[in-house]
Amino acid sequence: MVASAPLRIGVAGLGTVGAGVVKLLEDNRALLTQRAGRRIEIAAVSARRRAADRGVDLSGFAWQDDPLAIADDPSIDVVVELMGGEAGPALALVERALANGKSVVTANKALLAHHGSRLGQIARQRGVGLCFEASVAGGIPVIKALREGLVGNRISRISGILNGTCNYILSTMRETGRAFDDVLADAQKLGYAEADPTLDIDGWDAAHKLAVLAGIAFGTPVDFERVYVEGIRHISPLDIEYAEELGFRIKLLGTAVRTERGIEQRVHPTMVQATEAIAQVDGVFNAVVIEGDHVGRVVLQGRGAGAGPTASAVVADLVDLATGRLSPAFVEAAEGGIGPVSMSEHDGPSYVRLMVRDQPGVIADIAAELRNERVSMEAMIQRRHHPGGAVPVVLTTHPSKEAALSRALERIGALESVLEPPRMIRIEL
Ligand SMILES: NC(=O)C1=CN([C@@H]2O[C@H](COP(=O)(O)OP(=O)(O)OC[C@H]3O[C@@H](n4cnc5c(N)ncnc54)[C@H](O)[C@@H]3O)[C@@H](O)[C@H]2O)C=CC1
Ligand SMILES: N[C@@H](CC=O)C(=O)O
Ligand code: NA
Repeated sequence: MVASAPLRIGVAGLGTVGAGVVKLLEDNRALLTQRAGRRIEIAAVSARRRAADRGVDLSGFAWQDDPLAIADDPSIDVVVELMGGEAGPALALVERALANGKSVVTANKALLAHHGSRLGQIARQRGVGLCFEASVAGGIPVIKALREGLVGNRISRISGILNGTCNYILSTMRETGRAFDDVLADAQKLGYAEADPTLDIDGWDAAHKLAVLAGIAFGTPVDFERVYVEGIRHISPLDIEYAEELGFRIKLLGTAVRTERGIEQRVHPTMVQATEAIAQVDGVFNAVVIEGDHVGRVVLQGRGAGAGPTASAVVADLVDLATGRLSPAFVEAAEGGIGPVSMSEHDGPSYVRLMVRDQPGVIADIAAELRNERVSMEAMIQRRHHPGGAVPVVLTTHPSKEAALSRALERIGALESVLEPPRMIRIEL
């Protein structure tokens, strides 16, 4: 029997994920050769700094200062892009690799959210792979699940915890009472956060992932601009405490849902019932809930960030390429009439926290503004004699139109007795 030629790969980016991929390929070399039917061989690597201790031995690989040299090397079959960035060198590298007829594996959801549909089209035209299992929910094989395991279904909803850093921050704050910035610093040390962590905490990273998922689930163009995005920067220990008292947990959820009006795509902090399975998903873990017309509900859970889990997904794509399994990247097969819908049309219950002056008539004024917009209150908690004069008033609403609640909150915020801008967190029942 003639042994198959190795799959020669070039790895651009040797940070948390890049070093994790080198390590995994080394640790499980024999197993992977068996499973892929041939060796997966690192031919060249590239990063900003050559001299850095990454905990892996790079001495056997050619070094390239310029990552584009990897895309131009005719002996390399697959370019693995692990540098990050929504455009710039990462985009140039992927475009060059595809143009040169090489398959690409990337973990870069920012790049895919902005350029995924176009890059997917180039890959299809060139007959090569554009693989990105690592880009969404780290080690959870969610791209494969949607494309392969659930391909027979019309998907009605996909929702989940898509950012490990935010989930780590929210659950650690709840469990330990530690401050936001302190816990974020931990997440950075653990290699969970993006190079620019505002992408995590302001919800952009989850939005990038949601745009990718929605493109696959609904067969629509990847449309990051239409994702409504709100992050966790404003979640205070007080909100975490009230959530607990009301029987909820706060999670940053990304949700893409087919409504009568079209596809709603939104990322925002969400109160979920504490008894729901997703409420128990803590730390760096992600969870994705997919609803299909024949399968019903499928829940996938696992580590969403970090070297090992992300490398696991990158290597899964490499094994697919080594064995010739080539899933087309984004196949736009919209079923018609499912354009995006605006967040102002969202309809659901909410939690609202107000800081008010403790004086007669405040609650009546608040209730009047809600009534004027036909927003109906479900419950209210008011603490008395709060030190410092500002008293928190917390209420939950019955399902109401986003636009109506926003108008009411704007007027409530302008009341003389309301001392801070109202905080609103949507509830998912
Ligand atoms: N850290 C994680 O848990 C996960 C990260 N990702 C994605 O994987 C990619 C890499 O992330 P990390 O490894 O965390 O980043 P990192 O910041 O730890 O590493 C980035 C690497 O790319 C290199 N690099 C950056 N710009 C370059 C350039 N212009 N030329 C040459 N080399 C360059 C850096 O020198 C470094 O070696 C990003 O797209 C990120 O969004 C995806 C899933 C999980
Ligand atoms: N920064 C991201 C890394 C994985 O995609 C996260 O925290 O989830
Ligand atoms: Na994944």
